Amino acid sequence: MPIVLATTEPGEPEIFASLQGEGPSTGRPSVFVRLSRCNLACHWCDTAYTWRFTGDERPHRGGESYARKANQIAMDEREAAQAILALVPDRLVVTGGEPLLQAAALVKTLNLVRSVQPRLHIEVETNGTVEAPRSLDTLIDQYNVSPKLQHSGNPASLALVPERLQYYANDPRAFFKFVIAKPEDVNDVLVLKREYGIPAARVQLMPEGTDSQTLRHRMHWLAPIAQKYGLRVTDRLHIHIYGDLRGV
Ligand SMILES: Nc1nc2[nH]cc(C(=O)O)c2c(=O)[nH]1
Ligand code: SF4
Ligand SMILES: [Mg+2]
Repeated sequence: MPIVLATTEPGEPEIFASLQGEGPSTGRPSVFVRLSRCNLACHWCDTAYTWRFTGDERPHRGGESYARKANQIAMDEREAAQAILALVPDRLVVTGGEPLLQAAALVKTLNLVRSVQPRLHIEVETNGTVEAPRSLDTLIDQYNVSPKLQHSGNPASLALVPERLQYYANDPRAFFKFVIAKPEDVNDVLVLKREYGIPAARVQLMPEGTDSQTLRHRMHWLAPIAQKYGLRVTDRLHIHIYGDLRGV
């Protein structure tokens, strides 16, 4: 079964070297691989080209839809592993879309990469709704879990899966990264934190925004809220450095 990746331009898989821009590993040089497809539809999603294909009418901020052919590329796992290895990763960030939707292909790809780079650190960016089978779970060093709150526009019945949230709350490999667009969004975080017993040291609040000015403006009110509740913040370093582009 091939692995389906997003593209930076038609026919070019989104595999790139950059600095981890978000979460607890911010600032670390890493290789990124972006998988196509998602099971949610956040109205402010910054990677709608991974899921909002022509004919998908679910509401999205930009209203833009994307031709599947130009925005997806199916690769043999060996070919994908080669492309990743060409960038000589010691840290790999697997993102999407929702990468855990392609568990079987991901297991194959990651095992191939690890067979050449045995000390590879593997982080997965996930929306926290999809269970990774054991064969995949055991390959992962760090989960960056970003559960989607009410303001994402997804029904809670799809976005918040209690059994998954409890699993990550109990797993020291999992860090929670909540996207915050307005101060009231933090109330949803506090409810989830209490309900699942998520340790404060594994909770980060991240401003929603795809330009430096918005991030900076929102960080101004977000930082004192985080301080008040003893939570952490994370910025989006790659946006400040490069802007909202693919492949960075
Ligand atoms: N540099 C960089 N860091 C990131 N951390 C999470 C990303 C994502 O899109 O999931 C991302 C991304 O797209 N670029
Ligand atoms: S879960 Fe992530 S990739 Fe999926 S729609 Fe939401 S922001 Fe986009
Ligand atoms: Mg991103």
